[in-house]
Amino acid sequence: MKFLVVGAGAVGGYFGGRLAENEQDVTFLVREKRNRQLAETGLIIKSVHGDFSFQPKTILSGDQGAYDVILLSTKAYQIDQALSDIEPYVQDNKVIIPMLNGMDHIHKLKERFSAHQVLGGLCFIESDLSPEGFIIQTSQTHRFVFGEWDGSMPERVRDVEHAFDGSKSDAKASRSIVQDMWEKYLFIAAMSGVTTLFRQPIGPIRKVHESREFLARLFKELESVMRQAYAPLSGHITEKHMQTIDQISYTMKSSMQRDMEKHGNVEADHLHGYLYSMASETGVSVPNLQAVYSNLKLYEKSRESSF
Ligand SMILES: NC(=O)C1=CN([C@@H]2O[C@H](COP(=O)(O)OP(=O)(O)OC[C@H]3O[C@@H](n4cnc5c(N)ncnc54)[C@H](OP(=O)(O)O)[C@@H]3O)[C@@H](O)[C@H]2O)C=CC1
Ligand SMILES: CC(C)(CO)C(=O)C(=O)O
Repeated sequence: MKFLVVGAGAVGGYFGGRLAENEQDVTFLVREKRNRQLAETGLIIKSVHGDFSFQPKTILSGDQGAYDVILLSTKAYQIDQALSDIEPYVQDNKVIIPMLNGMDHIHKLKERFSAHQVLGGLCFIESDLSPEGFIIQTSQTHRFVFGEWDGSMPERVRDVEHAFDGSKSDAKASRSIVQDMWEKYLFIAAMSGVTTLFRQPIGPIRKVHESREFLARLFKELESVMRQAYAPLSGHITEKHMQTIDQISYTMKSSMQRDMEKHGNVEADHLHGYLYSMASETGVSVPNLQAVYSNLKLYEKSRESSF
């Protein structure tokens, strides 16, 4: 099975690297700068689960190649270009598995390619790209979940799962990927929302009564928005997510927060803006989401030189 990983960043570099370490046939679709960096240093993973470095196979947009599975791991604000770039590699029976946070990209993928080719996917990992281009993975969880929208388990899904068998990552095919994705979306919208608003890792936020209450209210609010739109969330999901918040490491940050600390672009519209629009459409009152989203929009403005 031949994998094409689109983007060799924090997520794609990690899971693609773990696949390559597991002796799978992996190629990375990258852009010029990352290609030069990888040629110089190789792909270097520094992880609590063990370091790994190797010289990856790479292609640039327009190069020839044929692949069975495309793992899409760009940021949401990079997706339009990425979808154009992968078009030549998406032949009839090929599978695309997105790893991004959120849901909005799924509409784009299904509009662009045949719905049958697009699987659901998500990951739970704390991973960063250092200035030198190293993949730095810092927490115990390194889970990649993917599956068919109808919950079936055909060979193409089992084959992907088998490719990860024995790898240093926790990759699972799911029979409930729609629910899994919405639940992850709920988690990350709240987690990235509070960590960017309060500029703290999760530990201090959950410890201080007021910020903890804010987080719990934000979860409830987002849960209501999603339920109004018939998102298939399990019962007591806010309570379950609050338990996870209490279990994760004190120092854990969201990827959006790390991007903000680097003064980089953030997925504000993709994650929080999308839910904000859903709230407006369904009439759910979202004062806490409004605070989170305003903070992100203000941050985005502050990046403009004219502001
Ligand atoms: N990092 C994390 O801990 C987690 C992230 N996520 C989600 O995963 C997604 C990816 O995030 P993350 O890996 O952190 O982001 P990164 O910025 O680290 O990686 C994205 C990579 O995609 C590359 N890229 C963008 N467009 C293209 C293109 N057209 N062709 C080839 N390469 C391209 C970028 O390369 P270039 O240098 O050329 O721009 C970059 O290396 C996001 O939706 C994020 O929310 C989910 C869970 C955890
Ligand atoms: C939930 C978390 C924090 C880890 O997977 C994440 O998705 C992110 O940082 O983007």
